[in-house]
Amino acid sequence: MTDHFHMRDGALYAEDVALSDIAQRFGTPCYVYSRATLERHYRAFDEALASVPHQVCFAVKANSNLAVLGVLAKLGSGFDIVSGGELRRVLAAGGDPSKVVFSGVGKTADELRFALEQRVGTFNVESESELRRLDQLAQAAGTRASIALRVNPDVDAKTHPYISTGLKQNKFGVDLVTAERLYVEAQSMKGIHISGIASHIGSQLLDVSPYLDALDRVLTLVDRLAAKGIEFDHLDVGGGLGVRYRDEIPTEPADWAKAFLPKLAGRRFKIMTEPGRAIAGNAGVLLMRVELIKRGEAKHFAVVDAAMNDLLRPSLYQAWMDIVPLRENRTASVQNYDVVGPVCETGDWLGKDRELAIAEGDLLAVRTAGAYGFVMASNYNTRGRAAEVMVDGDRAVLVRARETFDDLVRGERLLES
Ligand SMILES: Cc1ncc(COP(=O)(O)O)c(C=O)c1O
Ligand SMILES: N[C@@H](CCCC[NH3+])C(=O)O
Repeated sequence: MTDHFHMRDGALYAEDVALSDIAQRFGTPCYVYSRATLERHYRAFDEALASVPHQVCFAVKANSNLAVLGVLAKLGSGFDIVSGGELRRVLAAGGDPSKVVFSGVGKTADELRFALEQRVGTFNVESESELRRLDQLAQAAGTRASIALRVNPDVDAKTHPYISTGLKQNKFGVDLVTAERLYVEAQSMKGIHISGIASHIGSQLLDVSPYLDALDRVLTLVDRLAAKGIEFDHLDVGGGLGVRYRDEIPTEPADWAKAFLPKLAGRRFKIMTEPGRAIAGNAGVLLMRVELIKRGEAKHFAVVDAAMNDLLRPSLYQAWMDIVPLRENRTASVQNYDVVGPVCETGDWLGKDRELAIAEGDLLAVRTAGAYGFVMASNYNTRGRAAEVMVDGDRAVLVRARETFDDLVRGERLLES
C-alpha cells in the first residue's frame, strides 16, 4: 500500500511538511507519522471487507501513541489489545471498548477484572486456565464475558521465527483438539458467552496461502462444533499482513479478502481482523542525524543519534529497513557504511553495508518505522525515548515529547544512608 511520504524539490516530505523542518523544530531522533497514510490503510481493510459484516481492530502493540489511536478511533476502528495498559490507552484515545478484542497468553486477574468492568467486546482466550479464570471473575462481577478461543492451527506462516505464532511449538492459542473440548465445556460456564473463534498465525506475512490453510483448519473445527450445537457470531482471522521494507511484494488487503471470503460463503459470521503493521508500518519514519563518520580499515561507520533503544527491529530480527537522506548531499561521495547508534552494544546497528552519500550533520530517515518502532523502544544507556510527531496535511504536531532525564529517573531514590 502506498504512503504519503514523497520527494518534493529534492527533499523528503510527509504529506505537505518537509521532514527536515520537523527535525529542526523537534530535534532528532524523532518518529514522524502521517495521518493520511494511517487513514488510507485503515480504509483499505474496511473496504476490503465491505461485502460482509466486519470489524477492523487495529493491533495496538504495533503503535500505541494516543494520537495514532485517536485518528483510527475517529474512523470507527476497533482495537486488538494485549494488556490492561493498552486498554487504558484505547479508552484515553476515545476508542469504543465494545469494539476491543483482548488477546494475550498471560492476562492477569487484575487485567481481566478491569476489562470486564470496561465491557470489553471480546476476550480472545488462549488457554484452559485463562478460560476458567475468566469464568470465575465474570461470575463474581455478575456478568458474562464474550469469548473466542484463539486456536493455534499449526500452520507454517513462513516468517521470521520470532514473529511466527501459529505453530504448535509457539506459546499462542490452544490446539484444535483442546479447543473443541473447551468450547463444549464453556457452554455450561455461567460467566462465559461463546461469541466467536479466532486465530492469528504470525506477522509480516506476504502471501495468503498460510491464511487459507489456517482458515480451512478453523472451519473444520467450526463444522464439528456446529454438529454439537455450538454456533459462532464472529470469526476473527487475526492480523499479520506484511509490508514492503525492501523489495517484498505483500498482498494488498483487497486481494487478501478476495482470497479468503469465498471460503466463508453461506456462513453468517461477522469477520474481525487485527492488522497492526499493515496499517502503521509505512505510516511512519524515524528521523536521525549523522553525528560522526568513522572510517576504519575494515568498515566505515556512520554513527547516528538514533540507536537500537529507539528502533530494535534490526538488532532483534536482523531486519532490513530502508535508510534514506532527507535531502541529497551533492558534495559527499557515495561510500559503504554501517549505520550504527551510540549504544554500547555490538548489535546496535540500524543498517549494514549501505551505499550513502552523506556527511556529518546530515539528516536521515529510516522508512517503514511506524509499526513496532517507538513501542519497542527502551531507555537503555539512559537514553530518553524519541519525540513523536504527527503530520496532518501541512500541520506537524508534537504528539509525544522527547523524554527528559527527569522522566527517566522518576520513581527512583537514593538510599538514605
Ligand atoms: C493476536 C495478534 N493480533 C494481531 C497482531 C498484529 O500483527 P501484525 O502487526 O503483523 O498485523 C499480532 C501480532 O503478531 C497478534 O499477536
Ligand atoms: N515486533 C515484531 C512483530 C511482533 C508481532 C506481534 N506478535 C516486529 O517488529 O516485526
